[in-house]
Amino acid sequence: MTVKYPHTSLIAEHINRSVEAKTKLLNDASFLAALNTVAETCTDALLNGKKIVLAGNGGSAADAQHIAAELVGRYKKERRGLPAIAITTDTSALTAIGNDYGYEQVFARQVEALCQKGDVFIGITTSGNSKNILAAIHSARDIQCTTIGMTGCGGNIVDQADQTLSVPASETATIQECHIMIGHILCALIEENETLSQRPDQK
Ligand SMILES: O=C(CO)[C@@H](O)[C@H](O)[C@H](O)[C@H](O)COP(=O)(O)O
Ligand SMILES: [Zn+2]
Repeated sequence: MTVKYPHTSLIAEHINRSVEAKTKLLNDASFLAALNTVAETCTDALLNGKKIVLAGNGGSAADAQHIAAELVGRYKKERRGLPAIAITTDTSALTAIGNDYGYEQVFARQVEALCQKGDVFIGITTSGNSKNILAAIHSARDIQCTTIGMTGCGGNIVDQADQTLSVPASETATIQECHIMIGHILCALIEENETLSQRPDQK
C-alpha cells in the first residue's frame, strides 16, 4: 500500500518559516542585547519584591499564561515560586470590564487595580497594535511600572513600551512561535540568578 503525504510541502514551509525567523533572532546582536536587558529588568524587579504582570489576546493570552506559570511554578530549576500573573484568565473581571467599559479596557483596568510602582508589565501583541494592550501599557506607565512589549515587525507598541522584543516575521503564527521561545529563554535567564531563592521581604 502506498502512503501519500499530500501536505509535506505545507509542513516544510511552516517549519522553514519558523526556523528562518529564529535564525534571524539568533544572529541579531541588538535583539540579543534587548533580551538580556529585559531579563535584567525582570530579575531586578523580582529581587526588589515586585511582580511581573502579562497580557495578550488569543494565542498571546496563552503565551502570557504559559510564561506566568513557568515563573510561579518552575521552568527548569528548583527555587521559590516567583510572583507573576497573567491578567487574561479571570472571566468575571474580563466580562465585567468588557461589558461596562469596553474590550479596550479589559487589561488597563486590571493593571490599574493590581499593579504597583516598580512592577513589570509585559504586553504580548503580534501586530503591535491591539488597543487593549496599548491601553494597558499606558495604564502601567501611569503607575510607574516598567513596560515591555513583545511584538512582530512593528506596530505602535514599539514607540509606547519602555523596552520591546521584536520578531522579524510577518505571519502571526510565526511570531507567536518565536514569542514562546523568547518566553522560555526569559525564564531561563531569570532562573540563573541564585539570590532570587530568598524572599525579598524576609532578608
Ligand atoms: O493565535 C492566533 C493566530 O495564530 C489568534 O488567536 C491571534 O492570537 C488573535 O487573532 C489575536 O487577536 C491577535 O492579536 P495581536 O497578536 O495582533 O495582538
Ligand atoms: Zn495561534
